Amino acid sequence: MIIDISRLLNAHTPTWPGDEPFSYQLTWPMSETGSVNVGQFTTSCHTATHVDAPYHFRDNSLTIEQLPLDIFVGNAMVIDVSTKAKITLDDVENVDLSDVRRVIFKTNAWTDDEFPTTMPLISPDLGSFFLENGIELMGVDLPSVDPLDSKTLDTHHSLLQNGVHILEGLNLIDVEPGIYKLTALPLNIEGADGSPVRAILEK
Ligand SMILES: N[C@@H](CC(=O)c1ccccc1NC=O)C(=O)O
Repeated sequence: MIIDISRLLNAHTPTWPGDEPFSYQLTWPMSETGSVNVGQFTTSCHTATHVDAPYHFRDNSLTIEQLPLDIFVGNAMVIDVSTKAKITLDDVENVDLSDVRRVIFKTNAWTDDEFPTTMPLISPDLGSFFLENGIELMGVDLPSVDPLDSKTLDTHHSLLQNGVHILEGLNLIDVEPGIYKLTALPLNIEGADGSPVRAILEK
């Protein structure tokens, strides 16, 4: 069974404050072409469900098309942290991660159609724990892995230093904790700082 864990992209999709909203236009309708509808869309790379490339928060680092695809396909552990104000080592230390290379936190802090104003903190300490435990991707149902007003982006940098890639803006409402196969492939956009993904889980 496939569970779609991506957020819908349309003109109402919440965007990072001040960033370009998503828009789709039918620019070449069938009434004009006689044979096809052709559209175009405009989006920030960080709208809804997306992967951050290291270049998003560090100059002279990897852009989205340079990331290895095997990071974004394979077993992931979904961990329910929905009651927590802070996500720390306590939330992962006693979880058996031996069969997964990816961890997804279900916070439930972004369940409506507004951009969230409060989010749980994610401890930067998780980076080194993930490296020691073979975890190469962290996913969240939040627009960022750092506080929205963070200038230092400590958790982004800690994850990067420890080789952990970042998947954000998931919709985990219908997902029970446990192990799934994740697929969340970024688009092959040359030089980009991130990319929207269609993210799915399979049991
Ligand atoms: N770091 C955030 C995104 C972010 O900071 C951001 C996204 C879009 C427009 C502006 C942003 N940040 C600061 O201006 C992320 O993890 O995707």
